[in-house]
Amino acid sequence: MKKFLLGTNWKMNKTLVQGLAYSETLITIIGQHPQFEFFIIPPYTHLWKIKETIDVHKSPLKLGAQNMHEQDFGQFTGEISPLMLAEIGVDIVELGHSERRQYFNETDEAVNRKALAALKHGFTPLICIGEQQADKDYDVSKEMLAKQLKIALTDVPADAIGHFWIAYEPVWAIGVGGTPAATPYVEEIHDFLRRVLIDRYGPSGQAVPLLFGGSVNINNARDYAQLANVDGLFIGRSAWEPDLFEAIMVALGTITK
Ligand SMILES: O=C(CO)COP(=O)(O)O
Repeated sequence: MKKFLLGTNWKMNKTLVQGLAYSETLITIIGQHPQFEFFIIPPYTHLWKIKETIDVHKSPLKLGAQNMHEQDFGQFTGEISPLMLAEIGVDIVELGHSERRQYFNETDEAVNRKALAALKHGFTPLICIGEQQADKDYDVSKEMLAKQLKIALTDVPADAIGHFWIAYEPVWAIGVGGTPAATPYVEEIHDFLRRVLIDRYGPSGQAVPLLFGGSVNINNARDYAQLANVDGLFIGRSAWEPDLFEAIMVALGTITK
């Protein structure tokens, strides 16, 4: 049986010292929760040292980067290439987070190029999609999400299934000031995304891990996690302290699908 995915995006938070302390503690905690597959996505500057820590402890904790350029090298000041991330031994590359779309003009087409590059280099792209509040108000959430998902997966072949993850994160639910999504809404959207994946890939679309994120906390985590088409949770603020993250693990208990 596939393990339920549980991970956190640190965004632009934690110094290296804080990040290493967090990682050491989390590695100890997750040893008591083998029913989950865990991942953390720290800032680039922390990846090398945290990878060393994971390796020293022989921990199953997976490590991700928050972004990646699609070229192996070149005249792209300030960017990080797949070769550089591969050298560190990163497992996951997060792509298309709404903050990257909002503040750094990341487009669906760029997410697609990066996803293809990530797969080529053996990473698991964690492709983030999400509708804006205005899309929801106009009742075009599904259209927007289908567009984001289909463009991101252009030319991604069926044999890549299992090697890429999708995170649905409604923009209006993310971060400080975000409103947690109602569970039936999450269910409706995840069921819809599953249908889009099955239309695209046939029955094997069922095997694409679909994560949910946006104001996940100790009060709503279990409700979301029990939904048939939620295969994991992608958490920000509520997982940035190991004890709070552990409380969510305890609240989740065992998730059987
Ligand atoms: O953006 C997120 C994960 O990528 C979610 O952030 P919050 O859980 O802080 O809303």
